Amino acid sequence: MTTALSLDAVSRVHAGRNRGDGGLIALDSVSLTVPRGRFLAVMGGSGSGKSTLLRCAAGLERPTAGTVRIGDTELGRLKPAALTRLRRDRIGFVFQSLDLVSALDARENVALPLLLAGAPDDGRALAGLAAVGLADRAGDLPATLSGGQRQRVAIARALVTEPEVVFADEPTAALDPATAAEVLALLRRAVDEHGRTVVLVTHDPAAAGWADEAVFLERGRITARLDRPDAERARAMFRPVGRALAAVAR
Ligand SMILES: Nc1ncnc2c1ncn2[C@@H]1O[C@H](COP(=O)(O)OP(=O)(O)OP(=O)(O)O)[C@@H](O)[C@H]1O
Repeated sequence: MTTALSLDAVSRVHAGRNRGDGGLIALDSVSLTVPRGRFLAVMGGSGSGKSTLLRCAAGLERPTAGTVRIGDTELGRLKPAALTRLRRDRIGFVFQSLDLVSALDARENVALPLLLAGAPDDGRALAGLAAVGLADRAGDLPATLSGGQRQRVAIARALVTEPEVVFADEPTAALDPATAAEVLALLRRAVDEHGRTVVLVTHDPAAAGWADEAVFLERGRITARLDRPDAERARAMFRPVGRALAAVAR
């Protein structure tokens, strides 16, 4: 088994936002191993630390303590320029906000990571668009595409460099359930057919149903894990988490 991503006792504390005197603990000693070719869903209520976990795992934010590895590379040992290169060459991102470049057409958006890496777009961008069913929209600007189509372009862009890990942060939050399912099916296919590794942050139990494994975060800690989650089990797992959060908020 090859490990794509591992977190070992990763904590992230935000100074000056006290919960007690120690600052706000967004992540509290989280350990996690994601084998290559696995689809992991990270679930939890608002403020439970999902985005912080993703940002630390993807090298967008430095943990306060603990180690993060992509493959064998320990992110904490990398200088900023090397970390930027690693994010560019070995990681793919899909975010909730539709962050395509509005002045570039669909194909140019997908080709962007290749250009940034100094690689020619030798047809890979168009092939990527075809793989998400959008070859016929290659020349269209993002503003002329639907929300679901834009997210499919974003997925094609995240996959075009054949990254070791794809991180997706609530990629379906703005979509209706049917369109969301189409987008999640694409991530699933990237895992099943191309051996990609996907880490999906979501608060939607239906989305977790596409994953191989789900972990549940509560106040920065992993409090439960589910193997081969289906939406029903994920929802059931969520209820106690939701109640606990409500109790904290009172
Ligand atoms: N830059 C920051 N400075 C201070 N506190 C922060 C910062 N970023 C996040 N936090 C706090 O860390 C905790 C975890 O936030 P995070 O965004 O990871 O949660 P989340 O589970 O992704 O929430 P949501 O589902 O609402 O996006 C929250 O209490 C949040 O207020």
